[in-house]
Amino acid sequence: MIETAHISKSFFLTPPKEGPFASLRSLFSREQREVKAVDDISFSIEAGEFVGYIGPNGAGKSTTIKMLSGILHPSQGEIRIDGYSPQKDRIQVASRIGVVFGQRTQLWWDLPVKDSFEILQAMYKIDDRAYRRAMAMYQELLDLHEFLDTPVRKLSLGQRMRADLAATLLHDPPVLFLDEPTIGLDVVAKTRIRAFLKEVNETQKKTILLTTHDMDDIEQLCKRIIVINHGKKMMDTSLDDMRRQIGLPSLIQVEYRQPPHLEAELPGIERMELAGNVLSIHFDKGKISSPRILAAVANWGEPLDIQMKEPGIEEIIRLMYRE
Ligand SMILES: Nc1ncnc2c1ncn2[C@@H]1O[C@H](COP(=O)(O)OP(=O)(O)OP(=O)(O)O)[C@@H](O)[C@H]1O
Repeated sequence: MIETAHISKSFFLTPPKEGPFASLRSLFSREQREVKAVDDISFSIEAGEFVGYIGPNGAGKSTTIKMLSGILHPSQGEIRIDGYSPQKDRIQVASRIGVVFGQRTQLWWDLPVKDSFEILQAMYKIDDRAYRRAMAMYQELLDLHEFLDTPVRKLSLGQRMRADLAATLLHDPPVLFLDEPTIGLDVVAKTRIRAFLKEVNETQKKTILLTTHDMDDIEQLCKRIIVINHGKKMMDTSLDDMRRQIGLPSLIQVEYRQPPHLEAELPGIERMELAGNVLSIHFDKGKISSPRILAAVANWGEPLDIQMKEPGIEEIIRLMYRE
């Protein structure tokens, strides 16, 4: 369904000059520095897969998605979506893909959400019956009725994301590219978006490539992950395999009223650190559950505050490559 063969993308930047007339001299400088945003990446994704595309900031995720969706041309390599090139067969690819950039909306800022949908209906030439069917389905799945008449600029971030997802699915594309669709959302809004994405992947068999910095998105949605770093593909594996390699490290931090009386360590806890009244417990979710730890925590003293922290993508990648 999605094929990339040795794709690369370089950007050429003019290094800033120093001294008098620096900006003017930069403007006329022939000196250029190459940034290899994507460096010889190949993968193939089957119809119906839900793949996480992860990596630290600046790894090349957005650049890949922009090439897959035809916004950027690869400097090298070939891309095929259902056999078509996003750069050469723009019309065929546009009908087969939906793209969401979490940081940006594709809707018209000052228009009510419904008007944006109608413009998209005309742009994608969606017939009335198919449009009504899609609207009925997404209104129910995403509760759009709450804000269909509201201008996009007045929506909350969670509402805007629901509207963007519906907009991108109106023409019923089999492939979705989602670049950070949960960024900036609160827990409730994230849960809702995840449930929706799971539903469209399972029931409508949409093929989804998702970039995210949120490990919970990955854990709850993606069976397969592709990890990139510095523009290169580092790993293409199942989530289970990644779990086997690095475990699922988590951290609980407890602030006690008095220094706690720690008893023998529980199996599954990797290490505990006590700094004043604050206890940090590093553990592997696959070996011990958080409720078991919380039960023990309450026996060791009087907790004032408990915080649970999941590792970020950066931490996961560091753990993957530790010696
Ligand atoms: N238009 C551009 N011009 C110059 N350099 C760019 C451009 N777009 C991206 N880059 C550079 O390419 C590299 C990859 O950027 P990209 O946005 O693809 O990373 P990312 O993995 O999506 O990062 P993030 O998680 O921060 O969104 C970075 O070094 C970035 O600065």
